[in-house]
Amino acid sequence: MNAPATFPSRILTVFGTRPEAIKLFPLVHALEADPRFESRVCVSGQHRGMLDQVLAISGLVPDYDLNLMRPDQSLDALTAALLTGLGQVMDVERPEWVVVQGDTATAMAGALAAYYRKIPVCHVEAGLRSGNIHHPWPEEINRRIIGTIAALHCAPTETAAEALRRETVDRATVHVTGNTVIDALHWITARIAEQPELASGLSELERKFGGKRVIGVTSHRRENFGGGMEAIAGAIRRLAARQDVAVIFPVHLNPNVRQVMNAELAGLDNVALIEPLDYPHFAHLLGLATLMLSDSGGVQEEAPALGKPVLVMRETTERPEGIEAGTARLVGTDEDRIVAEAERLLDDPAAYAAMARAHNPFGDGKSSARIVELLARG
Ligand SMILES: CC(=O)N[C@@H]1[C@@H](OP(=O)(O)OP(=O)(O)OC[C@H]2O[C@@H](n3ccc(=O)[nH]c3=O)[C@H](O)[C@@H]2O)O[C@H](CO)[C@@H](O)[C@@H]1O
Repeated sequence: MNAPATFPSRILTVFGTRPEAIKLFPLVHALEADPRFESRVCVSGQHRGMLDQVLAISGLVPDYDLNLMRPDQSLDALTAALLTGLGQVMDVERPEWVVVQGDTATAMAGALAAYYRKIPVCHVEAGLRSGNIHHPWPEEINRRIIGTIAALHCAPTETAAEALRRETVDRATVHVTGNTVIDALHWITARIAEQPELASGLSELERKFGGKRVIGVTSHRRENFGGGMEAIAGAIRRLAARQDVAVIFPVHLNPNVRQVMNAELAGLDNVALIEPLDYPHFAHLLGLATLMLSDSGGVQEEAPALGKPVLVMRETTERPEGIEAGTARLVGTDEDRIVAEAERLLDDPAAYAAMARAHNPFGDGKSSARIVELLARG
């Protein structure tokens, strides 16, 4: 590995979207609390509003905010702006490590800019692979690029670590740390217990839907734009025709999602199309829901930890652990299949019970502490 660390060691954590912020705030908290480190945070602002919600609730104040989100920005333009912007920050800060998470353009460009400066990269949530470079697009390639650059791979599970070893990544640099999303979920749950009003904004809907079983929905994957979104909307419409079901759907800001969902579902009695929830409210929704329908990566990790079945509306997943554990099921974006699988869970208590076992293949909530120790080793 690298030369032994001299302390304090400066760590630059780089992120730009809501999922990255959720999965990195516990690590930044741990770095800030540890005298061995000087923590610096740079946000790209790749997603603005939803990122800022997480910064606010977690109390993170970025040292740098590149504010790079532009309407209809191409991936080329975004990546070019990220590379130069993040590179400039690295030239000023000269960190000992750059930390990136997951598979966004921000994470990929952050890793590349660090590599150009010979700064070692720590990759959080390393080793996720769908095996298909077009699904998810462009994330599968982003994570593979980061995987070839990183000097420290923090794999959430043994499955992810094994994927890296198969790619001939130096075994000594691969560590199973668990997924920091579980740290985040524990943190937010404790905050809500102290301050219930942080998550009380759904109470009116809870009253309205009292006695019904709540299906929580999230959907935003690029591969589902178009026909996939229409099928998802059609399935929700059919499920919500049941009187014993209500749907709560925080709708992603992307117009490709909004237009379809508004056109298909607005005004239905049993469907609440609502604005994206902040993290405490989303954690509360996970608690309320009987089941989740989602194409989100994070939800596939969080729901099993809470014993909530997830029907994953995607063709492939890089998170097979929930599926292997039986708490998640890959249902694709065929309308009939989504309806059939959801109804099976609603109508067959044995099928529901088989999926609704709290199981946590993604970690024990101590992932950030493990990553901090790995960074301290240098
Ligand atoms: C291919 C793939 O799987 N890629 C993943 C995907 O991330 P994602 O699918 O996990 O993203 P979201 O669905 O936004 O959810 C993030 C979290 O936000 C919370 N949440 C949700 C709805 C809401 O109203 N309020 C909330 O607070 C909730 O806890 C959830 O876990 O894209 C990222 C960037 O490309 C990738 O880095 C990441 O690997």
